[in-house]
Amino acid sequence: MGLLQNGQWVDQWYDTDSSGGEFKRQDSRFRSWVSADGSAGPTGSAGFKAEPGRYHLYVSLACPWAHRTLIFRQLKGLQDMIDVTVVKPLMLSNGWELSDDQYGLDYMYQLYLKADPNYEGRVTVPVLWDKQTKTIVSNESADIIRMLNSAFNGLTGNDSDYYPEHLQAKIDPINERVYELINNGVYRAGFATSQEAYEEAYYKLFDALDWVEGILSQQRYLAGSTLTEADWRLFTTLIRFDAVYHGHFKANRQRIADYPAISNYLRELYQLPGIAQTVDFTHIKQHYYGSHDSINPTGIVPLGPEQYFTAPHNRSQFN
Ligand SMILES: N[C@@H](CCC(=O)N[C@@H](CS)C(=O)NCC(=O)O)C(=O)O
Repeated sequence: MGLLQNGQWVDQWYDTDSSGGEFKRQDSRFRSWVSADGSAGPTGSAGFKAEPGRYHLYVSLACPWAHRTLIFRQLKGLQDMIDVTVVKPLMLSNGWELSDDQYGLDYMYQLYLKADPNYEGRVTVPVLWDKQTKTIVSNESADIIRMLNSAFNGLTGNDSDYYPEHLQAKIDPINERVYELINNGVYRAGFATSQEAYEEAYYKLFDALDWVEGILSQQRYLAGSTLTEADWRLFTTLIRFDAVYHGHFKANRQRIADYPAISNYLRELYQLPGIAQTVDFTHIKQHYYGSHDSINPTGIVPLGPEQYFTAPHNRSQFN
């Protein structure tokens, strides 16, 4: 794992020394938007109009942030409009590796340099790539799912809305809390390099999961009776939890399977049309257990746990 500095790839693990052993995630740098008419979004530059076949997603099936974008591509019926390259499961000294049909690239960092030869920083997935101007529109999953939620509606006729205006004031604070304490919280536990930083992340993570369990014991989804982006953003962390975060990231007060409401909710989401095919436990387990040398030096990938996401759930009690 590494980053780009002065146009060169440098192999380097996260710097946690300067933050007392705490893992800090870098902000995404490409922040433009695809919109229905090509006008600018809330950030970045304009000119990215929703058009069939123009955009390409680079994802890792292991990565929870990239997983969000694959889910929205399914939910919004964009499979024929946006094609996908899946990177290899392991992220080692050259960062993400791929077999790229478009430009014959071997490494993800080459795509970043193609977009911006002066790009400095981490090379992350997902990436939404514009084949027309040969640049990265966005490498921020939270923005990409919002684009997919609405920008292509005129082309697909699919106007299902996972960020409806009347629920935004509810969704935003939930997202913030879930991001900080759960989505990124598992990484803060797993990538901590001091006992103190780990313990702080651990306690906050399980407090937040207890809070989620409380909500989901009263209502079907995080924002009420409507399934929204807040649920999908949580889903990609929950589905990985028992297989990797519980063991590999030491988030082991309890499993998701031990939370009655959350585990039923997780099964409901998993069983919705198109979702199960976005979940790949081979990539997920290989990536985490095989890429983080300092956490799991042998690289041995555990065989368990046995999981039953297709078992019945009880969530219809709420509607
Ligand atoms: N804020 C970004 C985060 C993406 C991210 O951190 N992806 C990880 C994989 S799960 C990555 O590519 N990491 C490479 C690195 O940090 O060098 C988003 O949500 O899109």
